[in-house]
Amino acid sequence: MSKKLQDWKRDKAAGRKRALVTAYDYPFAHFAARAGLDGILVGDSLGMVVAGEADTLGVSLEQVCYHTRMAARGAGSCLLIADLPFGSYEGSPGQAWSSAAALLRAGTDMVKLEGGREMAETVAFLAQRGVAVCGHIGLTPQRVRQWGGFRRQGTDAEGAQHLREDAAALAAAGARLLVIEAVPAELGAEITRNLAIPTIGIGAGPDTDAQVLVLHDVLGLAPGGSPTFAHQYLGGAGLVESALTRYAEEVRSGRFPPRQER
Ligand SMILES: Nc1nc(=O)c2c([nH]1)NC[C@@H]1CN(c3ccc(C(=O)N[C@@H](CCC(=O)O)C(=O)O)cc3)CN21
Ligand SMILES: CC(C)C(=O)C(=O)O
Ligand SMILES: [Mg+2]
Repeated sequence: MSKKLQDWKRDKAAGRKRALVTAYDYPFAHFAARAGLDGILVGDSLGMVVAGEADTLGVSLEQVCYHTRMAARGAGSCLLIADLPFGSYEGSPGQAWSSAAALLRAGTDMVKLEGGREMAETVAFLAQRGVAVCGHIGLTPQRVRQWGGFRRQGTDAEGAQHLREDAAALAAAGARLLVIEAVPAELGAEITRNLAIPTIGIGAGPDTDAQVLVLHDVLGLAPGGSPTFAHQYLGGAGLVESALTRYAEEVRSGRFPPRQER
């Protein structure tokens, strides 16, 4: 991988943090790369923000491969990470290997999987065979039904200690990056400080080495709403709705297409 991940750690120490965003297709991967994002995640959040489902459990490996192929065509030299979806890796290291291979063939640089110490053996299996793995701890949406909702994690002493140990186990197993989702800022900072690999936070405070947000939250295009930690940088829904309203109005009133144009 040309994308030197250890620089992320060193540069954060010098005050420069990395910015990633999710993208699920060619045009948005293209715009993210053009905007100079440091990485693009083909997240299984696509099941929610693209497919309109209530959680990420319905997303298949084939679907993530399809979106990864689309995003890869637009991502240029941007680091591309693809989520291993629910049910594609938890069964055994061998299952994770064949699913990771499918995502790598689809064009990703790196695969991401959810879980802590219980996934360390699988992370080591992949890493030893040359697959770059990103871990994901804290609020892991594939376990939403176990928790009965998208709940912040690491909010008590026991939960926080569990997450510290999970982070250490994943790094020791050979994970190259770690997503920390929806935990207290102090815990995000502490795990980042104590870990040799770069961390990517989402709802984990300002002190992780990098940040990631879901594209549709950034652009204001999430019809189902966004988590409170997300910031909207574009009023996308209003812009799209008003453009489409104007187009339909011009067709109905006869202003589009004009007579003289083809
Ligand atoms: N549009 C969107 N943005 C995301 O960031 C996102 C998704 N969808 N889908 C998959 C997961 C689910 N995510 C979530 C969803 C909610 C919270 C959350 O903190 N919700 C409430 C608090 C709920 C609670 O603590 O009980 C909040 O305050 O926003 C966090 C991550 C992050 N991911
Ligand atoms: C929210 C990020 C980390 C993710 O896993 C996704 O978009 O699926
Ligand atoms: Mg995900």
